[in-house]
Amino acid sequence: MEKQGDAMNAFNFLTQDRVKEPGTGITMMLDKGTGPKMLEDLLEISGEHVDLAKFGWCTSAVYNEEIVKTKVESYKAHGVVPYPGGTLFEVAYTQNKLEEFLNEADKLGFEAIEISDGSVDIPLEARDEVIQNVKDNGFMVITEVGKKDPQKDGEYTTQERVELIEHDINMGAYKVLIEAREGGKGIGIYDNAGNVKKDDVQRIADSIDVKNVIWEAPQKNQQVYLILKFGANVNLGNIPPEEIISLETMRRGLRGDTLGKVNL
Ligand SMILES: C=C(OP(=O)(O)O)C(=O)O
Ligand SMILES: O=S([O-])[O-]
Repeated sequence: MEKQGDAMNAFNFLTQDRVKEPGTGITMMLDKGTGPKMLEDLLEISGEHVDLAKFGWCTSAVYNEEIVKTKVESYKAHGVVPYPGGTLFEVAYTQNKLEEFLNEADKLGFEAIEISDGSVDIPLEARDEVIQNVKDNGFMVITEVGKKDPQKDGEYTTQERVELIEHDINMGAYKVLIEAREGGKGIGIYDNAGNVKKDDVQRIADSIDVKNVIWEAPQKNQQVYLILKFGANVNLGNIPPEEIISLETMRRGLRGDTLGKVNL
């Protein structure tokens, strides 16, 4: 899953590569229905900076399966691991069709699955069974902690979030996403305006190894905060496709917000 360097980049005498340890510096892109040609174009310029791509919520279920397959192949050809959104898993779980869902995901070429309970309730025991089942079927497991509804999400204490993150990692999740939705407002570590709740971030960082999480951070101020706090190789998710290059510049200290403030 490690990405190629960029020896042939323009102006490369002015910049430094980002050196990443395995499992760090992850950028997860949120794909809301990018067309296959647009995606090829996008990956040509920014694929080397993307590690994971989430086909957001149930978007992969409302267009032709051949297009899904083509896009999955494009991602994989660029060293990106694509996976269907957690909400689609939740739909399958609620309909009691997990086996069919995994078979279809496999047929389409997906090699990772997100397990979340953003819109439905899944008891811990059932969550564990699902994680085990998905792993046994040969998929990489990415889990998510948080609810889609800000009021429900607000019922979580930071301690409960931390415990669930640790629990999922112990169950064999590759990474745990900290929910922020596409908007990044009023959920998890963000207030209603999208500002970072710094004390909550600190409490999470004090309790777990932050390499185990991917902070969903769709907004620029959120990306900047997390880069300055945790460094260039903080794991970030829900990055809009058109913001991948911009994020890479911020990670490398090549934009005013982080210039001279990150170590590579
Ligand atoms: C985009 C999201 O939803 P889903 O996992 O359903 O794709 C998210 O959780 O941030
Ligand atoms: O549906 S979303 O924005 O997680």
